[in-house]
Amino acid sequence: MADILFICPYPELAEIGLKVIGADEDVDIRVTRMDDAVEQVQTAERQGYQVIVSRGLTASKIKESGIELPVVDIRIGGYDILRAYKEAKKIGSRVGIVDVEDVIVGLSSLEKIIEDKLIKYTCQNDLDDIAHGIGLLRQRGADVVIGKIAMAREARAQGLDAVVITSGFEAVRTALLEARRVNQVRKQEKRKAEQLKAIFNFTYDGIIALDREGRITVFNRVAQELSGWTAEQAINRDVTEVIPDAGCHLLLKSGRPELGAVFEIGSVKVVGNRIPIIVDRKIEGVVTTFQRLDSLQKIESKVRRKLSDKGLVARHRFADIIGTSPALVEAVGLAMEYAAIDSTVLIYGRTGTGKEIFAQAIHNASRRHNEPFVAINCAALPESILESELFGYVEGAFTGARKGGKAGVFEMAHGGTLLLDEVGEMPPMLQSRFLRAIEQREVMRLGDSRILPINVRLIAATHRNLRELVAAGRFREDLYYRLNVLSLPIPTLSQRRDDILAIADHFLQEFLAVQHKPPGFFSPGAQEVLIGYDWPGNIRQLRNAMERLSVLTPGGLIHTREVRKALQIQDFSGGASAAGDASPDAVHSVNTPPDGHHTRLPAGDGSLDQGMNAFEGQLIHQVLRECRGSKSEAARRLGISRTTLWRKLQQLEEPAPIRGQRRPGP
Ligand SMILES: Nc1ncnc2c1ncn2[C@@H]1O[C@H](COP(=O)(O)OP(=O)(O)OP(=O)(O)O)[C@@H](O)[C@H]1O
Repeated sequence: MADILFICPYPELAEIGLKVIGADEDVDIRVTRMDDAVEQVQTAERQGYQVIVSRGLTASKIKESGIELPVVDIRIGGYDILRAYKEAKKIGSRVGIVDVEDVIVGLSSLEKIIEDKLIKYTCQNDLDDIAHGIGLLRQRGADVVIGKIAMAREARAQGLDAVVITSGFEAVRTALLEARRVNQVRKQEKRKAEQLKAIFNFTYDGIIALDREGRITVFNRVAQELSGWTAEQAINRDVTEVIPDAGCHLLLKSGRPELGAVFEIGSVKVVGNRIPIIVDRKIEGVVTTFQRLDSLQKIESKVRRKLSDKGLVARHRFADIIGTSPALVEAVGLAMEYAAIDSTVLIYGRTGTGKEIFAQAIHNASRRHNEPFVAINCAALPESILESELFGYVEGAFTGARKGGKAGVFEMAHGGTLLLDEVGEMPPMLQSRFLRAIEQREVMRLGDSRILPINVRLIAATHRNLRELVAAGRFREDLYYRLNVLSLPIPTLSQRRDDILAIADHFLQEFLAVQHKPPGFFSPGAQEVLIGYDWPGNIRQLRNAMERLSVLTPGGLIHTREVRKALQIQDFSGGASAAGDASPDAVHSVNTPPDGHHTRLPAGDGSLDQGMNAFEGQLIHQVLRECRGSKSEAARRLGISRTTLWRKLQQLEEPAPIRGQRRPGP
């Protein structure tokens, strides 16, 4: 099928056309003119023609009819006019010509060649003006007129002789060559447009492009789905009318690209990039690409779920928290209420009281339970490492940075919960950056310029009195208020002694079972030891003690001396505990020396070292108890720093090496 339709207003033109076309099959010829020609061309588009070629007033009429196809005009050349002039001179003496501006302007060089002055009139492309022009030529003495078909007809109608300027072989050939070139360019453009259309409409990104006036030129499928506007409605409209929040029109002034901008389309939150189109240093438009924030987050959370499989999950639930004491029940009740809301929680309590187990239980009971739970201990890492753990880094951010970079805990916890343990130990420099991240809900990896939106529920935990740290200028007040939205105090074990036996029993049976030993039962004396002990290391210490006990005992009935051994409480009387449970008071004699001033000598392997250690532990616990657990007060009375006291308490919690000691006889 031919791509070019050649509309010939007179039959002779068709004959020249046939000669020019020869054997080529890409041009169809029809002889028709003016309104008939327009009618035919209107169906030509549907018939698959790509370019129209015509001439004179007929070509003008076709162009004005509003068809989409390009129309190539056969231009009137100098030879065409010369030919008509020679004919006219055979008929008359004064030659006049009526035509459009560019033909008339082009006549001056011809007049020099023919050494004759033509009587000229520049007309509009309409019949009335042509008639008016012919009238003028007549008045000015023309007796023969040369012109296109419409002009010649009018001249004859007004009683003048006339010669039609016909198009010659060259003019037709040039026009058909031009038509073929236009056809080729159009096809290329169509191919490109189809390619772009496919990209625009099958990408998961939304795409909106603007021209330099801020009018929409591209509005793809995703943009249509999110906004509710069809492309037909949106295209050519001012973008602020269609998407008031998109902000892309602002780039027409600023010219600055914006990456990772969050805005709304319809009522949907999206994250996108806005890029100005700059041609020859001028802003010619803007392209905005975007994705739904929630679907981006879903993809990210899928990736993160894989990380969860690697351990970023909360194991514990409220059901795992053992205890029925009023203090614990109150704490659990409060935590359950907090689980139902999404605000930041500040958990405070002594070491080992169960702050992390509470944080995990809150996460698992919250709407984020299917998302990651990530915990980081702010006291365990030096400042520089803590910073990169919190925010992550990109490859090459610093010497030793891992290849491919690393996600920070904020990123890893995205969608879920982030527990910041020992938050009071966070260095001041990091506190500011951390505060910014949680206020703006976005982070930037070290060495990166990309902003990552984050959606994380924060739980902070501390054994410190943060208010004191604020007063001492070591913790930012604004961060303190930001974290202390919902506060959750966790009681120490000594504040809920009613729970000690239940928790001890739970852990003991668990450890015995692992060692394939029969269950154990505490004798009344052993129970008293457990209940009477101070537990400065709280449940963690109790758990460790039960682990030690599970090694010491074969199971079955557990006596006072085994419990005391597990607790590393030495019986300084040397023999009292050997009497087993006969003397439960032995416990009290350790924790509260009856005479208040004399201290028994520690037993053991007799070495000075072990004796000193045991004595030190005993003294520390006693002073701590007298100071009601206040470490600052105890450290002051013991004449050591808080840090030293802290370290010694940690050492006391660690399981003692179990030596091949002989069991005391019955
Ligand atoms: N009520 C409880 N019931 C059962 N186990 C508990 C309970 N509270 C704490 N635990 C267990 O005690 C151990 C210490 O608890 P956890 O780590 O939560 O304490 P913590 O207060 O976060 O300690 P730290 O301040 O030293 O980080 C864990 O093994 C935890 O599972």
